Amino acid sequence: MLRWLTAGESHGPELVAILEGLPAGVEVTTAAIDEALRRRRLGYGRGARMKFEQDQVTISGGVRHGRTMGSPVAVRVGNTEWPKWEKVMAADPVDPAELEGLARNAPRSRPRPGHADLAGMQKYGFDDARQVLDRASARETAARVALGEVARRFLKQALGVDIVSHVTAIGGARSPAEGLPGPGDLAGIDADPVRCADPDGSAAMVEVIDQAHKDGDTLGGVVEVLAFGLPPGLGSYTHWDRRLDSRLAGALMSIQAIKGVALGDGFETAHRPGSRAHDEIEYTTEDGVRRVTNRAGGVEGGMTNGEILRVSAAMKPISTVPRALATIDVKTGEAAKAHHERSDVCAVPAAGIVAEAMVALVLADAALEKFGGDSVEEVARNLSGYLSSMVIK
Ligand SMILES: Cc1cc2nc3c(=O)[nH]c(=O)nc-3n(C[C@H](O)[C@H](O)[C@H](O)COP(=O)(O)O)c2cc1C
Ligand SMILES: C=C(O[C@@H]1CC(C(=O)O)=C[C@@H](OP(=O)(O)O)[C@H]1O)C(=O)O
Repeated sequence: MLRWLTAGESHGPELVAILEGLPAGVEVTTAAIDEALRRRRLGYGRGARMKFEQDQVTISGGVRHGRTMGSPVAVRVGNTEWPKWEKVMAADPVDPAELEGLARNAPRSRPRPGHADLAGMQKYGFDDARQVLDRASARETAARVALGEVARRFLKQALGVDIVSHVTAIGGARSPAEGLPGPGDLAGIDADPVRCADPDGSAAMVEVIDQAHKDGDTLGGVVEVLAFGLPPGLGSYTHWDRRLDSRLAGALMSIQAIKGVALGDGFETAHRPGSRAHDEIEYTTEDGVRRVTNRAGGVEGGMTNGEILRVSAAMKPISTVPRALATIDVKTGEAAKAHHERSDVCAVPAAGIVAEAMVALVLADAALEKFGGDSVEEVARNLSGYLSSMVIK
C-alpha cells in the first residue's frame, strides 16, 4: 500500500510531503522534482504570484545518490516569499505591537463565495478567513506534484507507463474532439500557453482568458489525463474501494476547485444507446485482444482493460473574482463585497499537471497492489511473470 501526506500553508515557510510504501531503486533527483514544479507554475492566465515566487525543493528522506531506498520519501518545498509572511504566519506567538498596522495581517472578514472561507470559519470557529484559506489554497498542490513525480518515475521504470495531460476546454472555448491523442501528439504540449493539443482551440482559449481578464472575471475548464502502457487488471470489481475508477475519481476530485470527473466519454455515454456506448472486442495477430474504440477510457468493471487510460476533470472558475461577488462582513453581518487582492484568472493548465500527479499516485498504488515488490526490479519481474502467464492476451 502506498500512502501520501502533505502539510503546510500557502504563505508558510514550506510545504512538506511524504510518500510511504514505494520500492527501492526508483531514480529520482531534486532536478526532476524542480522540473515537475516548473511545469505546474506555467499556463496562460495565472496571476503574478507564479512569476515572483520560487519553489525550493529539498529531498530530505528516502533517497540516496539519486535512488529511492524503500524508506519513506520526504520532500520539502520551500517558499521564497516566506520573509514577507514570517510575522503574519509565525508558528510561535508574536508580540501584538509587531503586527500593528501590518496590512497582510488584517483579518479577512468578507468570505469569498466559492472558496473554503465561510464554511471553514463556521466549522472551526474562526473570525478570520486567513486561518482557513491558507491551507485550503491550491499552493498545496505543489507538494502533490512533487510526490506525483516520484510515483510517475516508478511507473515508468517498473511498468513502462507514460502519463500526459492536455486542456480540452477553458470557459466556452473547446478543443475540437478529433480522436484520441497518442503519446507523440502531446509531446510538445507544455510549449502551448494553455497546454491545448489543437492550435485553433488554444487560440480560442487564450482569447476567452484575455476577455475574462478585461471583464474582471475568472474561468474554469476541463483537463484530460492519459496513461499509456498500462497492463489489464489494475484495480478490481470485487469491492467498492478497490475499483480503480472510484479511486481515480476521488483523487482528482480532491484537487482544489475540481467539481466533476469522467472516465472515458463519461457523461456523454449516458446520452447514447448501448450500440454506440461500448467498446467492441476484436483479436489481431499484431496486438492480440483489443478494443475497436476506447469510449470507456481504459477502465471496465473498476479495472484497467489494457487500453489507454483516459480520465478528465472539470474545474470551476477561480473564486477570487476581481469584480468581487456579494457576501457579508462576518463582523457586522452586513452586505459587503468579497475580499480580492490578486489571483489567477484561470489555472486550468496548472490543474492538468496536478491531475497527472494524482493519477500517477493512484496508479502507482494500484500497480504495487497487483505486482508487489520491494525493489523496482522485483515489481518489473512480477509484471513480466503476470503478462507471460495470462491465458487471454
Ligand atoms: C492550480 C490552482 C490554482 C488556483 N488558484 C486560485 C487563485 O488564484 N485564487 C482563487 O481564489 N482560487 C484558486 N484556486 C481554486 C481554489 O483553491 C478553490 O476554489 C478553493 O480551494 C475551493 O475549492 P473547492 O470548493 O473545490 O474546495 C486554484 C486552484 C488550483 C487547482
Ligand atoms: C500559490 C499558488 O496558488 C495560489 C492558489 C490560490 C488559491 O486560493 O487556491 C490563490 C493564489 O494565492 P494568493 O491568494 O496568495 O494570491 C494562488 O497564487 C500556487 O499554486 O503555488
